Amino acid sequence: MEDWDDGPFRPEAVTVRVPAKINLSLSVGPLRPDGYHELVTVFHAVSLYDEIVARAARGLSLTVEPLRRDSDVAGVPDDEHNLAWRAALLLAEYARVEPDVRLTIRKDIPVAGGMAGGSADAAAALLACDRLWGTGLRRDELHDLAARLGSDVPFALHGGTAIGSGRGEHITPVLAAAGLEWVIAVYDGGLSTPKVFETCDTRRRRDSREIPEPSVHPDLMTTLRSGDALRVGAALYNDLQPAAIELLPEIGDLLEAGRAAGAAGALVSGSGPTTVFLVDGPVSAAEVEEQLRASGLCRAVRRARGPVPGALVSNVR
Ligand SMILES: C[C@](O)(CO)[C@H](O)COP(=O)(O)OP(=O)(O)OC[C@H]1O[C@@H](n2ccc(N)nc2=O)[C@H](O)[C@@H]1O
Ligand SMILES: Nc1ncnc2c1ncn2[C@@H]1O[C@H](COP(=O)(O)OP(=O)(O)OP(=O)(O)O)[C@@H](O)[C@H]1O
Repeated sequence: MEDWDDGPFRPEAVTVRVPAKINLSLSVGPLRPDGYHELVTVFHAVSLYDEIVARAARGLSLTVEPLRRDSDVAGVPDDEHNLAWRAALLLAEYARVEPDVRLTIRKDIPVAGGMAGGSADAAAALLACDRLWGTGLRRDELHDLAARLGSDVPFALHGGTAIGSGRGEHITPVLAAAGLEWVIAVYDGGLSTPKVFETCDTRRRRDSREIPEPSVHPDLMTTLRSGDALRVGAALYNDLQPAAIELLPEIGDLLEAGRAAGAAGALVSGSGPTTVFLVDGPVSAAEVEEQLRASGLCRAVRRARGPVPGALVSNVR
């Protein structure tokens, strides 16, 4: 009889699909000595995706391309500054394997938009390389590596709706979060996350405001289970929103346009400048979408739903 067992199956290519996130609430506490802010956030993964393909190769290389015709990849590095490149290196070092992989990132998540696109790619690269190299890390090991790459990376692995605490890297799932429909206004340009946190601190100093311990408003947790868009919409909040609007006043105008069009909730996503609008069914979605396009203030308007799962292997060959 012929022996077909020539060792473990080593794939040629692994594809991972990974979603963007929005923050249904973002409560920012004081600046810590390590330069990060203590925060409590409710992360929510939405159906806007990047895709990463990891192919067997000699050495490490990376290319970035748009996933759709209207996806923008301007400013995304294709070298060691890319978070996905750093993720591959970190995994190789941890698992003591050679970092042999050709990474292709197909982007649709807005760049520097406050939707954690770079973090999503890092999470996807960890998962794809783990499968390609057969390193077989446990979930908790992947989570620890993710946290070393950035505050938003563990959530990109996790997905769904979850509370993030610490600097965002400690994840606690929120059970029974109902489905929500979103219209997303993609701004033409990005905002630097450190700059937005810094502006938030400056504003607080200027107002001599006491900085409370970060927390999740109990209303949000209750309304999330109800799935009632109007109630969830009223409970959305983001401590970074005033800072993002100070840096880019047009996003305040976009929020107004969406509210006037009947959105149940309107919010800057994370550090912005992407703005997200909670809608209550297809009629409301169409109206909000039309008004946002008509405002001429955004580069693209997209629809998405949440929660969706985190990074997942979608193809192996
Ligand atoms: C705004 C959010 O997207 C909300 O989820 C995150 O807090 C940002 O997460 P991220 O982009 O993964 O951030 P990191 O790459 O970890 O940090 C980038 C920079 O953002 C600032 N930063 C980030 C997270 C945090 N809790 N406090 C901070 O002050 C710091 O200046 C840090 O140097
Ligand atoms: N894979 C990547 N995709 C996008 N940007 C990347 C990537 N790797 C590194 N970067 C750099 O990081 C910067 C921020 O990009 P990113 O799209 O992650 O921002 P963001 O969505 O605002 O992040 P967050 O919501 O986590 O604060 C970019 O301007 C780019 O220079």
